Amino acid sequence: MKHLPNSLYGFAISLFVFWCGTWCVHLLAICYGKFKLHKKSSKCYNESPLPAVSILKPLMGIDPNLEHNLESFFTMDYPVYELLFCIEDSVDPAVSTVESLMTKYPQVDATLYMGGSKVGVNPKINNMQPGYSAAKHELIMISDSGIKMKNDTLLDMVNNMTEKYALVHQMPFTCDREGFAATFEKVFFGTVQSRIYLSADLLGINCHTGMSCLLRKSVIDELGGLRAFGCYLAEDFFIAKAIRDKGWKMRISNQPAMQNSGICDISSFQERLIRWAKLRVAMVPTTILLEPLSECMVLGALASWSAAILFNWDPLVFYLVHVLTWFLSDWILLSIVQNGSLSFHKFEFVVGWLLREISGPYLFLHALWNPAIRWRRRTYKLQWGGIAYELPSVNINLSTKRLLLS
Ligand SMILES: CCCCCCCC/C=C\CCCCCCCC(=O)N[C@@H](CO)[C@H](O)/C=C/CCCCCCCCCCCCC
Ligand SMILES: O=c1ccn([C@@H]2O[C@H](COP(=O)(O)OP(=O)(O)O[C@H]3OC[C@@H](O)[C@H](O)[C@H]3O)[C@@H](O)[C@H]2O)c(=O)[nH]1
Repeated sequence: MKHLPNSLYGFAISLFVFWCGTWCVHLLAICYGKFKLHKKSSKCYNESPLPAVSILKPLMGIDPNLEHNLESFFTMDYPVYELLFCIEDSVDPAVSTVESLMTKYPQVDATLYMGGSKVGVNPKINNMQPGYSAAKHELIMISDSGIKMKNDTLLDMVNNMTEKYALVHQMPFTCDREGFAATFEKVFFGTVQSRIYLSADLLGINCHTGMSCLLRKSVIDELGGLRAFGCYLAEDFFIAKAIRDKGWKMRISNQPAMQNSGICDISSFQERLIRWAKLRVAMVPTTILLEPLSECMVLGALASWSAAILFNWDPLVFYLVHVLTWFLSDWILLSIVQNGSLSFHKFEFVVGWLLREISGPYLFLHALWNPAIRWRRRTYKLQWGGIAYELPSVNINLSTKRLLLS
């Protein structure tokens, strides 16, 4: 140890400190998850009138669960809300799904907006713009197509929107679905994603993923409306940033967002993770270093090396204990986020967890390698900072277009 150059010794110390910091993140996430998640929403309607909410549902294409998921918005236990369905393309098969639900529940205030409005590059913002302009209420909820609501999800979000808050978002999670791909998604959202999301929320770091969020319309209007974020693909991150820059607070709600898309396969999920990684790299370049470094397998190897240098500990034993403890800590966190029995066997968790941990660094490298971003039927590139521009797409005929929509 005496003969080591100072710089290498310093590097080993920094790695070891980072490793300790990562365990603090594990601990924070578990404690905060236990404290915050799944608390019952108890506000009684008679106490004070609940504010009305305009719910924006940007839709594109259908999947086997879409009707069931959308129906959960018609049957919520909440006094006053309106549903604003936004569909860009009038030949989209989602149109008939929405229309049949509107016929089935005539008592629910629901409107369908078609055609979108090109206010920027972000197709989700363009799609939602007509609905946003028509929204009647001060509280706006943006909810992606794959989200399923519980009876009291909206109540829970509204309860979290207290005086100083202008953004309440749901931590992404998944419904119980059949198959290994569903297990893999649940393992991802319930472990690595929950760990970062919970600790970021606790420490006041912007980690907003906009699949289900509640906003104050007056604040968004003051910032220039949704259209002001149309130049970004990651509108969620920039909406949260702008809200905080104005002095407002944001936080997660007690219930996680229950994603329940009927399309569930490993390769399209990994494509989605790669797309998200590309967004993060462009918006927060420090993640280029932080993300691979905070992966279990990578960090374990580096920390074993530094422990061997600093304390002369056996690197193999250190590595195995590190991986095993990480695994157990992830299991505990997943159980907290799930809040009930898991829909898969423990062995499936082991396989899903290993696949996630091994594929994580590879997917990240993949994202760095090819910066073009494919989102549904369009392709984009990002400038450093996050401003997006669309790449010209190849001409596709109508039948291919239908295929992409379905
Ligand atoms: C000492 C330990 C340090 C731990 C460092 C952790 C490094 C960060 C690793 C992974 C980041 C994962 C971010 C998870 C959520 C992202 C999902 C997502 O990409 N959503 C996008 C699409 O909807 C969205 O536009 C992005 C939103 C947020 C991006 C935030 C990036 C910065 C994250 C840094 C968080 C550090 C938290 C550390 C907690 C102590
Ligand atoms: O071209 C599009 C693409 C997507 N959308 C809508 O946008 C929502 C999210 O789309 P996807 O499910 O494909 O994408 P993700 O789940 O990855 O989105 C997530 O990451 C990117 C962020 O900008 C989003 O806010 C976040 O929800 C859906 O409701 C979808 O219907 C459009 O309206 N038009």
